[in-house]
Amino acid sequence: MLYDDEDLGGHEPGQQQNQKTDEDGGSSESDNNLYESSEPEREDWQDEIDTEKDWDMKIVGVEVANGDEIYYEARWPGWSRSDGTTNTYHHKNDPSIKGLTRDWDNARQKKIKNLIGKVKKSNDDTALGIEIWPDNDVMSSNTRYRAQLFDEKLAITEGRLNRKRNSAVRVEYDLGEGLEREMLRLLKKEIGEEETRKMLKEYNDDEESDDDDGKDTDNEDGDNDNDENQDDRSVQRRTRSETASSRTRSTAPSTSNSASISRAQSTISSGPSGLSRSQLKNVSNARSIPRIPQAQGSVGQVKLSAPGPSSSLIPPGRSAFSPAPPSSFGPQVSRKIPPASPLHSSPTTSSSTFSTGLASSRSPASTVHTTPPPPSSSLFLSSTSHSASTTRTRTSSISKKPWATSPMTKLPTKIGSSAVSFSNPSLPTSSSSSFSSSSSSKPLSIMSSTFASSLSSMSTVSTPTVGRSTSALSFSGSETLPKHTIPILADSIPLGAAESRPMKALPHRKTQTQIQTFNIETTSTTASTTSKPTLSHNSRTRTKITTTSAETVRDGLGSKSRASTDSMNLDTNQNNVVELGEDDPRVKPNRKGKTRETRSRLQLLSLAWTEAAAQVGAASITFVNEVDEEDGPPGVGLDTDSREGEFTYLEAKPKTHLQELLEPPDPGMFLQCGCGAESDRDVDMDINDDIYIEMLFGGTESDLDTPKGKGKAKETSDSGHIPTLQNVCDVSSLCGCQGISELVDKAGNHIRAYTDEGLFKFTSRSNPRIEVIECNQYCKCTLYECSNRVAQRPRSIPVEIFKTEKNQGRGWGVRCAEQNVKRGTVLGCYTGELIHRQTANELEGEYGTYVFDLDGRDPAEDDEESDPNLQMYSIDARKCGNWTRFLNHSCLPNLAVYTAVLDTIPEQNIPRLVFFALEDILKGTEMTVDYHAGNPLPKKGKARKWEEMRPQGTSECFCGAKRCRGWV
Ligand SMILES: C[S@@+](CC[C@H](N)C(=O)[O-])C[C@H]1O[C@@H](n2cnc3c(N)ncnc32)[C@H](O)[C@@H]1O
Repeated sequence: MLYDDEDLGGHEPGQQQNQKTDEDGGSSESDNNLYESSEPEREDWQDEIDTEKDWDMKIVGVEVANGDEIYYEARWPGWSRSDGTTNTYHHKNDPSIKGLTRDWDNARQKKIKNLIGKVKKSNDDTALGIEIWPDNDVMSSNTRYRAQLFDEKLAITEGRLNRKRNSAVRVEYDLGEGLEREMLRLLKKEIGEEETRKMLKEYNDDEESDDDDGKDTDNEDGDNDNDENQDDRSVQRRTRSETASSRTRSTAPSTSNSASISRAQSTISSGPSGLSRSQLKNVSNARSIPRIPQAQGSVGQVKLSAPGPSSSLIPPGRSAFSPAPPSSFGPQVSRKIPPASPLHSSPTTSSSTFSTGLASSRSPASTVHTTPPPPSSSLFLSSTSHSASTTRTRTSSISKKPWATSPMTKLPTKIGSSAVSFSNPSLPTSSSSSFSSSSSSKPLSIMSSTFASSLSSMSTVSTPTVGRSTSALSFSGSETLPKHTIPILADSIPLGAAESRPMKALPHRKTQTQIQTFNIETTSTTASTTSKPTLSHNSRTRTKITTTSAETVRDGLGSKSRASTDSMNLDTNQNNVVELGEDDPRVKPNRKGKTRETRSRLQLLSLAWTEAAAQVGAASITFVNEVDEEDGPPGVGLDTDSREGEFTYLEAKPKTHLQELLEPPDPGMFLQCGCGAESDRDVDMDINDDIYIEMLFGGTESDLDTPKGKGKAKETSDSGHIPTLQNVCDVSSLCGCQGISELVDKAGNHIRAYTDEGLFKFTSRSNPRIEVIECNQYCKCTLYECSNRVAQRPRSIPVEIFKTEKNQGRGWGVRCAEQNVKRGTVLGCYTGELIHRQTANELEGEYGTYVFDLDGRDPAEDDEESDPNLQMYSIDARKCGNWTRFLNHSCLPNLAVYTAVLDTIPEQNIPRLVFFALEDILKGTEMTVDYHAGNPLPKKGKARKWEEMRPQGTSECFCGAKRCRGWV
């Protein structure tokens, strides 16, 4: 790069340098070939260009690659690559540039001589940035070249910044100026205002003189291309500026930031040392270290590192900084074809420029795009943090707290009680979640193994007090739990889809986002007087877990959210065994005093099932035994899915033995209503096309009151709604799905199965089993906006599975412990294994009580139109099922079932069995169903004694009904 006078005498500089190295250092040429250059990529675009056209071309620069390979850089005005670059690189022996380099070489030599003359006159070999480097220092020469290039470019960019030549440059540096301001602020803080002001002045003076030098040099050369070059620079800058801003948006470091930070760094380093930039260059050169000025003393703690030429981040031979346009004093020529074949992109190996004080960079723009400069650490961190926050919020909708990134950050805590926010980011997709708590007296952790791996950071603050301690903790992100937490629930029940999910795995175009927040309040009480963790036998922790579930379901055009909150108390002793508190109203004193295991299993079941329910957006499920020691229903495990024969929670995961039925029918076979669709009406409007279309395109209220066409319904009798694009499912005669429903009023008009509140309308005990055709995933309507989708929504009523009174012998039952249930409330679907009706019929006695027949359509009973080959099925909940399999029989039930076609086609005859409230049910009342509802007792006239009427073999069921038919 830098040569004395003799070096310029007609030799190629690169060759000369090598010769000198050989002589001085005694090393052979091959020894110096430290870099093996790879073959540059060849550009293949000649087919796309006009080979007949005269293309302007001029040599604008030269580079040395591999120490001795000379490449000329040519510019082709009027031609550019798709990335905006216009320059090509040609080996000096490339015939396509033969004869074109002479003028450029002459001009370059003249310029260099001028500069050297200046240096000699000023007797300061650093005045123009020209430094004589030892030739035999092969290893660090690249570092120096890059450092020099960096300084040269820095000077140019600083000059531009000061001159504010055009708005594009301003845009590019806006962010940099912000950083610069910040740097100044820090400087003032570190060294005081006065010192900072002095430093700035010195720096600006220095810079001005550099600028002036640059101008002089241009003028000396009489380079009348200067203005044109400046324009080109602006264009190029603007391009890069755009690139930079897009990177900023995507949180990648931007080129412009780096440039500005560099400048600020220079400012810092020159000030305290009292040296000018030129002097600093000397100092750093003398140390043979990269010449990026190093911040010193206390100022160094500012930690905004200059991007500098880092060999690990900048590819050999290229600066990470944007290439300044070439200094143009080369000849302008015309050539027939732009870069003649073979064309090379820029050399990829180490290179240097024959530049002087007014440096030119030869890196094509593509280099800039692919090699962003190293960012300022602070800027990068903040970008990353922002990105993480965005991601976390998006995936889990858990607001990111600033402290969540640091496991050591302390949280505010109150003595006596502490609020703990527990976010579970894995809920939407993972199979389980966890609860964890830690206090000064004893750590507690209940978690599932799958979630443990996704817990990110945990902040724990303990405030030890005598006899009472509080703890606060928070989770977010995705790291592992700290060692001191002890998992006591290794696995949880596997879960997946929604509570009322289809029995068949059908393709969904719905997307569901579930958000769940656990608020845990932990109060620790210990008899110990030390605040350290203790093994005190009297210590107890009570944790109140409030589970808030929220679900957003997007389906077609809309989305709907619902939320539910449940809470439970969880007590643990010092061994982390979960216990119900003695004062828990749900626990009655145990006669034998052995309560620990009983209670802990019940609690674990509660946690696991509630967690499972929450996963699908359903309300809590609690297991309670207030009557004896049984630790929960038999066969109910925590990881029941993996243990054959054990009871599996199926609200989320329907099982079937009939694998072939899992094949989903073709989507085209589904009824699909277009209700709510604003466009894209490619759906089958079925019998209501004419009315529907009229509605969509200018229909009026009176059109509805006096319906035309085949719908024939006066729908106001059904809902009173004026259909809109959003709620048109309210009008069953207009909804393509309900058009085939058998639900009609006395006048024969189609009517909806549900009220606007989502209550099932047909609650008369004398009603036969009703089939409802709900809208499905192929409809345009959405889950929560559609009034014809109720059974497919997650359960909103919390349920309690409790041990019934011993003398009644009904085992475990279900009650609504937390709230009253309104008549018509839809509670959930019966789940289990799908079996053929024939198989079900073979089950005898008690086994049969766990099997519900899917009485969608019975070919034996149906009219001539029904398919005689129609299969009949039943749901067997002996081995698996959901909470509904605990529903006991009563001859006077408060629940009943209807069938709903949700996710199958009616012809499959696999509807869902849906439980609803026949009457208002008071909180705490057991919910029951009539096992024989579909099979009324034969009427034998007026029996004198009910016992005579009851079918043989049936047992009295303690239902209290006068005419109890028994549960089996
Ligand atoms: C579907 S399960 C109900 C849940 C069952 N109680 C349990 O603990 O698993 C049906 C079984 O519950 C019992 N059961 C249901 N209703 C009953 C009633 N009214 N009287 C006595 N036992 C009943 C019978 O043992 C029957 O086989």
